[in-house]
Amino acid sequence: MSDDETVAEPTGEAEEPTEPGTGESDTGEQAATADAGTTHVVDDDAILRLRDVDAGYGDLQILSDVDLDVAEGEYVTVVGPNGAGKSTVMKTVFGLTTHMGGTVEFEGEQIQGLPPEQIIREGIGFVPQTDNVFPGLSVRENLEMGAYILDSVPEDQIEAVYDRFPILRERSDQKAGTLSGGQRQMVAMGRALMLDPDLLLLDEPSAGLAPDLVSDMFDRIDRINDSGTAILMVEQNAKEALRRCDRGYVLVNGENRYTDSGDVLLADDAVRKDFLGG
Ligand SMILES: Nc1ncnc2c1ncn2[C@@H]1O[C@H](COP(=O)(O)OP(=O)(O)OP(=O)(O)O)[C@@H](O)[C@H]1O
Repeated sequence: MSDDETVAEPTGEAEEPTEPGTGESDTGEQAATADAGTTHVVDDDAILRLRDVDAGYGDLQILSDVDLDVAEGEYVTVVGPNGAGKSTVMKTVFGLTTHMGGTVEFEGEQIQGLPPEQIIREGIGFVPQTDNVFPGLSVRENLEMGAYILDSVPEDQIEAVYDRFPILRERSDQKAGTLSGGQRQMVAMGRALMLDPDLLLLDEPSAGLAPDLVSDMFDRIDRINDSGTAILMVEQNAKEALRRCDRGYVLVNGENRYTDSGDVLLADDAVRKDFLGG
Protein backbone atom coordinates (compact mmCIF):
# COMPACT_ATOMS: atom_id res chain seq x y z
CA MET A 1 0.00 0.00 0.00
CA SER A 2 1.33 3.47 -0.82
CA ASP A 3 1.60 6.14 1.84
CA ASP A 4 -1.47 8.00 0.71
CA GLU A 5 -3.67 4.93 1.00
CA THR A 6 -3.73 4.44 4.72
CA VAL A 7 -7.41 5.25 5.15
CA ALA A 8 -9.37 2.02 5.11
CA GLU A 9 -12.70 3.36 3.90
CA PRO A 10 -13.04 5.48 0.75
CA THR A 11 -15.51 8.17 1.72
CA GLY A 12 -15.91 10.09 -1.49
CA GLU A 13 -15.00 13.19 0.47
CA ALA A 14 -11.66 13.95 -1.15
CA GLU A 15 -12.97 16.07 -4.00
CA GLU A 16 -15.59 17.96 -2.05
CA PRO A 17 -16.66 20.63 -2.58
CA THR A 18 -15.06 20.89 -6.02
CA GLU A 19 -16.65 17.69 -7.32
CA PRO A 20 -18.38 18.48 -10.62
CA GLY A 21 -22.09 18.94 -10.24
CA THR A 22 -22.11 19.43 -6.49
CA GLY A 23 -20.50 22.82 -6.15
CA GLU A 24 -23.54 25.00 -6.71
CA SER A 25 -27.20 24.59 -5.95
CA ASP A 26 -29.36 24.83 -9.03
CA THR A 27 -32.41 26.18 -7.29
CA GLY A 28 -33.82 27.41 -10.58
CA GLU A 29 -34.99 23.86 -11.32
CA GLN A 30 -37.07 23.60 -8.22
CA ALA A 31 -40.84 23.36 -8.43
CA ALA A 32 -43.05 26.00 -6.89
CA THR A 33 -45.67 23.60 -5.55
CA ALA A 34 -44.50 21.75 -2.48
CA ASP A 35 -46.64 18.76 -1.64
CA ALA A 36 -46.55 19.57 2.04
CA GLY A 37 -49.19 17.05 3.04
CA THR A 38 -47.40 13.99 1.67
CA THR A 39 -46.23 11.41 4.17
CA HIS A 40 -42.69 10.28 3.54
CA VAL A 41 -42.66 7.16 5.64
CA VAL A 42 -43.65 3.57 4.92
CA ASP A 43 -44.70 1.54 7.91
CA ASP A 44 -43.38 -0.25 10.92
CA ASP A 45 -41.20 -2.55 8.80
CA ALA A 46 -38.59 0.09 8.06
CA ILE A 47 -35.02 -1.00 8.79
CA LEU A 48 -33.79 2.53 8.07
CA ARG A 49 -35.85 5.37 9.47
CA LEU A 50 -34.93 9.05 9.24
CA ARG A 51 -37.16 11.42 11.18
CA ASP A 52 -36.97 15.22 11.07
CA VAL A 53 -33.32 15.05 10.14
CA ASP A 54 -31.34 18.27 9.96
CA ALA A 55 -27.75 17.86 8.78
CA GLY A 56 -24.99 19.62 6.89
CA TYR A 57 -21.31 20.43 6.86
CA GLY A 58 -19.82 22.35 9.79
CA ASP A 59 -22.25 25.23 10.40
CA LEU A 60 -23.83 24.91 6.96
CA GLN A 61 -27.24 23.24 7.16
CA ILE A 62 -28.26 21.37 3.99
CA LEU A 63 -31.06 18.99 5.09
CA SER A 64 -34.18 20.20 6.89
CA ASP A 65 -36.72 17.90 8.53
CA VAL A 66 -35.99 15.01 6.18
CA ASP A 67 -38.07 11.87 6.70
CA LEU A 68 -37.07 8.74 4.83
CA ASP A 69 -37.69 5.03 5.28
CA VAL A 70 -36.26 1.90 3.73
CA ALA A 71 -38.03 -1.37 4.50
CA GLU A 72 -36.26 -4.71 4.72
CA GLY A 73 -35.16 -5.74 1.23
CA GLU A 74 -36.67 -2.61 -0.31
CA TYR A 75 -35.14 -0.68 -3.21
CA VAL A 76 -35.48 3.05 -2.62
CA THR A 77 -34.15 5.81 -4.80
CA VAL A 78 -33.64 9.52 -4.12
CA VAL A 79 -33.85 11.93 -7.05
CA GLY A 80 -33.99 15.70 -7.35
CA PRO A 81 -32.21 18.72 -8.83
CA ASN A 82 -28.48 19.34 -8.57
CA GLY A 83 -27.55 20.47 -5.10
CA ALA A 84 -30.83 19.27 -3.56
CA GLY A 85 -28.93 17.36 -0.90
CA LYS A 86 -29.30 13.83 -2.25
CA SER A 87 -25.69 12.84 -1.58
CA THR A 88 -25.91 14.58 1.76
CA VAL A 89 -28.72 12.19 2.75
CA MET A 90 -26.45 9.23 1.99
CA LYS A 91 -23.52 10.75 3.83
CA THR A 92 -25.77 11.52 6.78
CA VAL A 93 -26.88 7.89 7.05
CA PHE A 94 -23.22 6.87 6.91
CA GLY A 95 -22.07 9.35 9.57
CA LEU A 96 -20.13 11.68 7.27
CA THR A 97 -22.03 14.92 7.91
CA THR A 98 -22.69 17.16 10.87
CA HIS A 99 -25.82 15.95 12.63
CA MET A 100 -27.99 18.92 13.63
CA GLY A 101 -31.28 17.35 14.65
CA GLY A 102 -33.70 14.48 14.30
CA THR A 103 -33.02 10.77 14.39
CA VAL A 104 -31.47 8.17 12.11
CA GLU A 105 -32.53 4.72 13.21
CA PHE A 106 -31.21 1.49 11.73
CA GLU A 107 -32.65 -1.86 12.72
CA GLY A 108 -34.12 -0.33 15.84
CA GLU A 109 -30.99 1.50 17.01
CA GLN A 110 -30.26 5.19 16.75
CA ILE A 111 -27.09 5.65 14.70
CA GLN A 112 -26.89 9.42 14.25
CA GLY A 113 -23.54 10.65 15.49
CA LEU A 114 -21.85 7.25 15.16
CA PRO A 115 -18.62 7.13 13.12
CA PRO A 116 -18.63 5.26 9.77
CA GLU A 117 -16.58 2.37 11.21
CA GLN A 118 -19.39 1.71 13.68
CA ILE A 119 -22.11 2.15 11.07
CA ILE A 120 -20.44 -0.49 8.87
CA ARG A 121 -20.58 -2.88 11.82
CA GLU A 122 -24.30 -2.18 12.18
CA GLY A 123 -24.83 -3.59 8.67
CA ILE A 124 -24.70 -0.65 6.25
CA GLY A 125 -22.39 -0.55 3.22
CA PHE A 126 -21.65 2.65 1.29
CA VAL A 127 -20.41 3.19 -2.26
CA PRO A 128 -19.51 6.87 -2.66
CA GLN A 129 -19.80 8.59 -6.02
CA THR A 130 -16.09 9.38 -6.36
CA ASP A 131 -12.84 8.08 -4.94
CA ASN A 132 -14.57 4.80 -4.24
CA VAL A 133 -11.62 2.50 -4.92
CA PHE A 134 -8.00 2.54 -3.85
CA PRO A 135 -6.39 2.89 -7.29
CA GLY A 136 -2.92 1.72 -6.19
CA LEU A 137 -4.23 -1.50 -4.65
CA SER A 138 -5.15 -4.65 -6.52
CA VAL A 139 -8.76 -5.72 -6.95
CA ARG A 140 -8.36 -8.34 -4.24
CA GLU A 141 -6.69 -5.87 -1.86
CA ASN A 142 -9.57 -3.46 -2.40
CA LEU A 143 -12.02 -6.20 -1.48
CA GLU A 144 -9.98 -7.08 1.58
CA MET A 145 -10.19 -3.44 2.66
CA GLY A 146 -13.96 -3.82 2.70
CA ALA A 147 -13.53 -6.29 5.54
CA TYR A 148 -10.80 -4.42 7.40
CA ILE A 149 -12.83 -4.42 10.62
CA LEU A 150 -12.56 -8.23 10.78
CA ASP A 151 -9.57 -10.07 12.23
CA SER A 152 -9.10 -12.20 9.14
CA VAL A 153 -10.01 -11.97 5.47
CA PRO A 154 -13.40 -13.66 4.86
CA GLU A 155 -12.46 -15.80 1.86
CA ASP A 156 -16.06 -16.91 1.38
CA GLN A 157 -17.13 -13.30 0.93
CA ILE A 158 -14.36 -12.65 -1.59
CA GLU A 159 -15.58 -15.70 -3.50
CA ALA A 160 -19.17 -14.43 -3.26
CA VAL A 161 -18.09 -11.09 -4.76
CA TYR A 162 -16.15 -12.88 -7.51
CA ASP A 163 -19.23 -15.00 -8.25
CA ARG A 164 -21.29 -11.83 -8.52
CA PHE A 165 -18.71 -10.01 -10.66
CA PRO A 166 -16.70 -12.74 -12.47
CA ILE A 167 -14.50 -10.22 -14.29
CA LEU A 168 -13.06 -9.24 -10.92
CA ARG A 169 -11.82 -12.78 -10.36
CA GLU A 170 -9.95 -12.55 -13.66
CA ARG A 171 -8.55 -9.15 -12.68
CA SER A 172 -7.83 -10.07 -9.07
CA ASP A 173 -4.17 -8.99 -9.15
CA GLN A 174 -4.67 -5.95 -11.34
CA LYS A 175 -4.43 -2.50 -9.77
CA ALA A 176 -7.93 -0.99 -9.48
CA GLY A 177 -6.73 2.27 -11.01
CA THR A 178 -6.06 0.51 -14.31
CA LEU A 179 -9.60 -0.91 -14.67
CA SER A 180 -12.39 0.51 -16.81
CA GLY A 181 -15.03 2.71 -15.18
CA GLY A 182 -17.56 -0.10 -15.06
CA GLN A 183 -15.06 -2.51 -13.52
CA ARG A 184 -14.02 0.05 -10.92
CA GLN A 185 -17.65 0.48 -9.99
CA MET A 186 -17.88 -3.31 -9.54
CA VAL A 187 -14.84 -3.19 -7.24
CA ALA A 188 -16.45 -0.40 -5.23
CA MET A 189 -19.68 -2.35 -4.90
CA GLY A 190 -17.82 -5.55 -4.14
CA ARG A 191 -15.87 -3.82 -1.38
CA ALA A 192 -19.11 -2.53 0.14
CA LEU A 193 -20.64 -6.03 -0.06
CA MET A 194 -17.74 -7.71 1.75
CA LEU A 195 -19.51 -7.57 5.11
CA ASP A 196 -22.82 -8.70 3.57
CA PRO A 197 -24.70 -5.54 4.59
CA ASP A 198 -28.45 -5.47 5.13
CA LEU A 199 -28.54 -2.04 3.48
CA LEU A 200 -26.37 -0.81 0.61
CA LEU A 201 -26.06 2.93 -0.02
CA LEU A 202 -25.22 3.75 -3.65
CA ASP A 203 -24.34 7.32 -4.60
CA GLU A 204 -24.77 7.84 -8.36
CA PRO A 205 -23.65 4.37 -9.43
CA SER A 206 -24.12 5.21 -13.12
CA ALA A 207 -22.04 8.41 -12.98
CA GLY A 208 -19.20 8.43 -15.46
CA LEU A 209 -20.17 5.14 -17.10
CA ALA A 210 -20.36 4.80 -20.87
CA PRO A 211 -24.06 4.77 -21.92
CA ASP A 212 -23.97 1.11 -22.96
CA LEU A 213 -22.77 0.13 -19.48
CA VAL A 214 -25.44 2.00 -17.56
CA SER A 215 -28.23 -0.53 -17.94
CA ASP A 216 -25.80 -3.36 -17.15
CA MET A 217 -24.94 -1.58 -13.89
CA PHE A 218 -28.62 -1.15 -13.02
CA ASP A 219 -29.18 -4.86 -13.78
CA ARG A 220 -26.42 -5.74 -11.33
CA ILE A 221 -28.02 -3.54 -8.69
CA ASP A 222 -31.37 -5.28 -9.32
CA ARG A 223 -29.68 -8.63 -8.70
CA ILE A 224 -28.05 -7.43 -5.47
CA ASN A 225 -31.51 -6.32 -4.34
CA ASP A 226 -33.07 -9.59 -5.50
CA SER A 227 -30.70 -11.44 -3.21
CA GLY A 228 -32.20 -9.61 -0.23
CA THR A 229 -30.01 -6.54 0.29
CA ALA A 230 -32.02 -3.35 0.71
CA ILE A 231 -30.84 -0.51 -1.53
CA LEU A 232 -30.88 3.24 -0.98
CA MET A 233 -29.66 4.87 -4.17
CA VAL A 234 -29.10 8.44 -5.33
CA GLU A 235 -29.24 8.84 -9.09
CA GLN A 236 -29.07 11.62 -11.69
CA ASN A 237 -30.52 9.16 -14.17
CA ALA A 238 -33.87 9.71 -12.50
CA LYS A 239 -36.20 8.01 -14.96
CA GLU A 240 -34.24 4.78 -15.03
CA ALA A 241 -33.82 4.82 -11.26
CA LEU A 242 -37.55 5.34 -10.69
CA ARG A 243 -38.39 2.59 -13.17
CA ARG A 244 -36.22 0.14 -11.25
CA CYS A 245 -36.98 1.00 -7.63
CA ASP A 246 -39.84 0.08 -5.32
CA ARG A 247 -40.22 3.58 -3.95
CA GLY A 248 -38.78 7.00 -4.71
CA TYR A 249 -38.18 10.26 -2.90
CA VAL A 250 -37.95 13.61 -4.66
CA LEU A 251 -35.78 15.90 -2.60
CA VAL A 252 -35.68 19.65 -3.25
CA ASN A 253 -33.62 22.24 -1.46
CA GLY A 254 -32.77 19.82 1.32
CA GLU A 255 -36.41 18.93 2.02
CA ASN A 256 -38.81 16.14 1.12
CA ARG A 257 -41.03 17.10 -1.82
CA TYR A 258 -42.69 13.92 -3.17
CA THR A 259 -42.66 10.30 -2.09
CA ASP A 260 -44.41 7.42 -3.80
CA SER A 261 -43.81 4.24 -5.74
CA GLY A 262 -41.44 4.74 -8.66
CA ASP A 263 -44.27 4.13 -11.14
CA VAL A 264 -46.56 6.73 -9.56
CA LEU A 265 -43.78 9.33 -9.50
CA LEU A 266 -42.96 8.60 -13.14
CA ALA A 267 -46.61 9.08 -14.09
CA ASP A 268 -47.10 12.26 -12.04
CA ASP A 269 -47.33 15.31 -14.30
CA ALA A 270 -45.75 17.71 -11.83
CA VAL A 271 -42.86 15.38 -11.06
CA ARG A 272 -42.28 14.74 -14.76
CA LYS A 273 -42.41 18.39 -15.70
CA ASP A 274 -40.25 19.69 -12.89
CA PHE A 275 -37.76 16.89 -12.34
CA LEU A 276 -37.76 14.44 -15.21
CA GLY A 277 -37.54 16.74 -18.19
CA GLY A 278 -41.24 16.61 -19.18
N1 LIG B 1 -18.29 18.70 1.96
C1 LIG B 1 -19.11 19.76 1.76
N2 LIG B 1 -18.90 20.91 2.42
C2 LIG B 1 -19.75 21.97 2.25
N3 LIG B 1 -20.84 21.94 1.43
C3 LIG B 1 -21.08 20.83 0.77
C4 LIG B 1 -20.23 19.66 0.89
N4 LIG B 1 -20.75 18.69 0.11
C5 LIG B 1 -21.85 19.21 -0.48
N5 LIG B 1 -22.04 20.47 -0.08
C6 LIG B 1 -23.14 21.36 -0.49
O1 LIG B 1 -24.35 20.77 -0.07
C7 LIG B 1 -25.39 21.00 -1.02
C8 LIG B 1 -26.03 19.69 -1.38
O2 LIG B 1 -25.04 18.89 -2.04
P1 LIG B 1 -25.31 17.37 -2.43
O3 LIG B 1 -24.06 16.87 -3.06
O4 LIG B 1 -25.87 16.65 -1.27
O5 LIG B 1 -26.46 17.57 -3.50
P2 LIG B 1 -26.98 16.53 -4.59
O6 LIG B 1 -28.45 16.65 -4.60
O7 LIG B 1 -26.40 15.18 -4.36
O8 LIG B 1 -26.39 17.19 -5.90
P3 LIG B 1 -25.84 16.55 -7.27
O9 LIG B 1 -27.02 15.94 -7.95
O10 LIG B 1 -25.34 17.75 -8.00
O11 LIG B 1 -24.78 15.55 -6.90
C9 LIG B 1 -24.73 21.73 -2.19
O12 LIG B 1 -25.02 23.11 -2.07
C10 LIG B 1 -23.26 21.47 -2.00
O13 LIG B 1 -22.47 22.53 -2.49
